[in-house]
Amino acid sequence: MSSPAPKRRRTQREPSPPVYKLDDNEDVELYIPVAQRRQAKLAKLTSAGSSREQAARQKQQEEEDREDEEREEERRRERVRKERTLLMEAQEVHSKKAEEDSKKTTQEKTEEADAEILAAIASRRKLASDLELAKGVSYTESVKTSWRPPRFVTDRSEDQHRKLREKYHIIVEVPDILVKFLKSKRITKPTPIQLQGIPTAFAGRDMIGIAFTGSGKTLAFCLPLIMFALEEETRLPFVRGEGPVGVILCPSRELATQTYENVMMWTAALAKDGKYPQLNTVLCIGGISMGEQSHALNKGLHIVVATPGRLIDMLEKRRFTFDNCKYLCMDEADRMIDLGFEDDVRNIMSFFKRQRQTLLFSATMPRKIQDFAQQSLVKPVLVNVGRAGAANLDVLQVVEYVKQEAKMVYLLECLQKTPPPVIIFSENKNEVDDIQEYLLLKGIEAVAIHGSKTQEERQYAIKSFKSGAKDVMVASGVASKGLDFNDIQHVIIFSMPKEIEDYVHQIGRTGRSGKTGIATTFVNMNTPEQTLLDLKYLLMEAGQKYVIYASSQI
Ligand SMILES: Nc1ncnc2c1ncn2[C@@H]1O[C@H](COP(=O)(O)OP(=O)(O)OP(=O)(O)O)[C@@H](O)[C@H]1O
Repeated sequence: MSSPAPKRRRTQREPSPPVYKLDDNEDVELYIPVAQRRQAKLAKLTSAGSSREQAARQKQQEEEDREDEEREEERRRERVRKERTLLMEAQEVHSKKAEEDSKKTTQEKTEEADAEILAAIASRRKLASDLELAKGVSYTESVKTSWRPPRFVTDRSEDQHRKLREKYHIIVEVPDILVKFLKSKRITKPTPIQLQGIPTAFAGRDMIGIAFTGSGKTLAFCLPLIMFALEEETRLPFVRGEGPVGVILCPSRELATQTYENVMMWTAALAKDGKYPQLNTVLCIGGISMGEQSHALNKGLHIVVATPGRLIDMLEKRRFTFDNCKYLCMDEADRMIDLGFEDDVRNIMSFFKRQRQTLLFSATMPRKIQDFAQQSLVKPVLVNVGRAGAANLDVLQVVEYVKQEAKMVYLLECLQKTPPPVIIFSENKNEVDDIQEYLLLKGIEAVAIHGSKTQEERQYAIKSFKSGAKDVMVASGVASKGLDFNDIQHVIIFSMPKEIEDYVHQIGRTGRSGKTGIATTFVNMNTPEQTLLDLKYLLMEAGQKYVIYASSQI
């Protein structure tokens, strides 16, 4: 038997690439598929294209460089040309100036040099740190130090100081616009209340200022407020809705108007030559339309002069706020309380959002107001010129006994004592009207003012009397408190007020700012005994030879 053939196993291999050979000596070109050949051609074409582009770019770059070089060369030549021209011009100017200078005096040359320096300084920013400039910080006050001049310096008279300055050729200049203005109003040196009161107010202290009528209290409390406002405005100008810095409260519309006019006059004087900013003051009194004040209310506000009622109204309507108000001054402070304004004043105080400086000024200061001051002021400084409530010594006080029914007739005789202007006071509104009517009938130019007159009538009376158009003003005490009329010769008190303080205020319309005047007071059986005793005491204290005349007609 035969053995079976071994099984073949099929080994599976990878197919090798086909090689076609005709014979062994012949090189055969390898076959490359169409797709591969196309790709190779494309790559060849691309590389040929990019080398052409590169060559073009290089050429362009070379051209640009050449152009740049040409331009630069041209500019350089131009610069050289210009420099030559400028040099020639400068040489020309210089030689011309040298020629002119040779004709000028030394004085002219110095002046010119100074002007050049000043112009250079003016064109520069002020010397301050960048932070200060960026923040707009501007200091207006000198730095305070504890240095005080020694006695041998303070003891020198003004004349000695002047001579010393002359000897050493020292020139001292103080900014004195306001001082100059006050001088033009014949205010050359401070009155006692100003001398002591102004520094006290400047020091930020609460204060009770008492000084006789006509002694310049208005300036004493207005000046510090004006300066505080000026300081704040200079530091950072006020915009609409900001302010006021301070408020001055007055018991009557007339007194508020007069104080407002004074503040306006002083602030205008400061702003006149543009050295100081214009301050904005508002008058808030009843009887006038606030539309008149809207121009002032539409700007940042510095000072408010007001009567209590209208002020509260404005604060409640938020026409302005006391959020930043720091200064509250009450003129005729005791009268404010007497007139029943105490609650109003408390109400006004409640509108302040921060500690305020409070000042009370008056010619008289009864016990009542002193108690009030204790409650509302912080460690107040009491500046009292003369005894509180004392009469002005520049007023000659005459008291005459005149029967009630003879008063009107005697008034005509009494008016002959002095030339006009004369003020007649009566406590009774009807009596004021009667007196005015009587005087008009007798051909005397008289105006009348009392609380029942309209605002226009009151303003007309004050204006025509102040201007000198009318010789006599008949007034109720309340309406004319604190009013400052020029050169009143004679005050006639037709009916004696019950309160002696009112009497002091009334006779105080004359004998103002150092001038003398006469006050004649009619008394009779109707005058209360206590009032007569107070009057007697006042006259004795004033050192007056008081005589109660019995009028010839009686
Ligand atoms: N230093 C001064 N020198 C001269 N006159 C002055 C001086 N200060 C103020 N006056 C003037 O004195 C007059 C009276 O001033 P002011 O009205 O302030 O007095 P007052 O003390 O408020 O009086 P009253 O108690 O009657 O209200 C004003 O006409 C004012 O211009």
